[in-house]
Amino acid sequence: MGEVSLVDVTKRFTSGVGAAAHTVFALKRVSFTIRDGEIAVLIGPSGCGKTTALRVAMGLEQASHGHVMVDGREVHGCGYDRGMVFQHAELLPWLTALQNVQFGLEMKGMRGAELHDTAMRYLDLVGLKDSWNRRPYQLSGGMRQRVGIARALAIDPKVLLMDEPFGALDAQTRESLQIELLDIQARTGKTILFVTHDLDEAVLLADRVVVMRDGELQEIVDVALPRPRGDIGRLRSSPAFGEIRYRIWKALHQAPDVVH
Ligand SMILES: Nc1ncnc2c1ncn2[C@@H]1O[C@H](COP(=O)(O)OP(=O)(O)OP(=O)(O)O)[C@@H](O)[C@H]1O
Repeated sequence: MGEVSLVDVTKRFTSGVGAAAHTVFALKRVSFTIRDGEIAVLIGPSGCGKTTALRVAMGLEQASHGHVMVDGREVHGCGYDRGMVFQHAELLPWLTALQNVQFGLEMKGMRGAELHDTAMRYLDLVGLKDSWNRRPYQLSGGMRQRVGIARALAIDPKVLLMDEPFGALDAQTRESLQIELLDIQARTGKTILFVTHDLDEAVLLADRVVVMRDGELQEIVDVALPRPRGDIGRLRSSPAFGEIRYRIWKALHQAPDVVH
């Protein structure tokens, strides 16, 4: 199982100091459930609360009100049931690709041959078996993201939380990683919550798209496209793809009171 829910989550931050201090509501009473084995994409304008929602789900931020459930159990703080992939892989620069993947496993108590073999298996899954001995500066941006994905998957979380993981990559690398992510998800069955600004990426990856605006959940759009997604060039130019893309675009652009 790997179902994650935000239940009536509000997140307040205090910004500024002294007389200029004010309260920012990054999330306002947000509730949604990501079902076991689905890819849900969180989309919305800059500052609408996407990263905050992900960080609250991960346990890196505590909700000011409301709570997070994983498989029906309320969770507090981080746990091995959730793994996170960041926009910039955030690898430890003095460690090799293999050692970066091993790092989380060691924290979990794994040692010896099992540690080595598990980390190698996940490097293989992301196509980096032959680059196990390279340090981050010897890897391309796409390869670094692959190591980040391998590191998060290796701890075998129920839920993978991905914060604009392909946002800093060139178009071609981004597309190959999108295809790889679909393939990895098909093979592992992981539940994925993925943040992006990119409408095409959202439609391509998602089973459902959660549209946010100004800290609030605006609409959830079903992406009724077949899985596996197949020839993505053809899919992108299909009327069904365009129709779903347009629905999400409308949800992003309409005033809150006229959406539904
Ligand atoms: N630690 C913090 N302290 C104060 N305010 C914060 C903090 N983190 C986020 N915010 C504010 O909360 C709001 C939501 O921020 P968040 O980063 O979640 O948005 P986002 O949708 O992910 O934006 P982007 O797409 O630009 O990454 C913004 O107004 C932001 O300035």
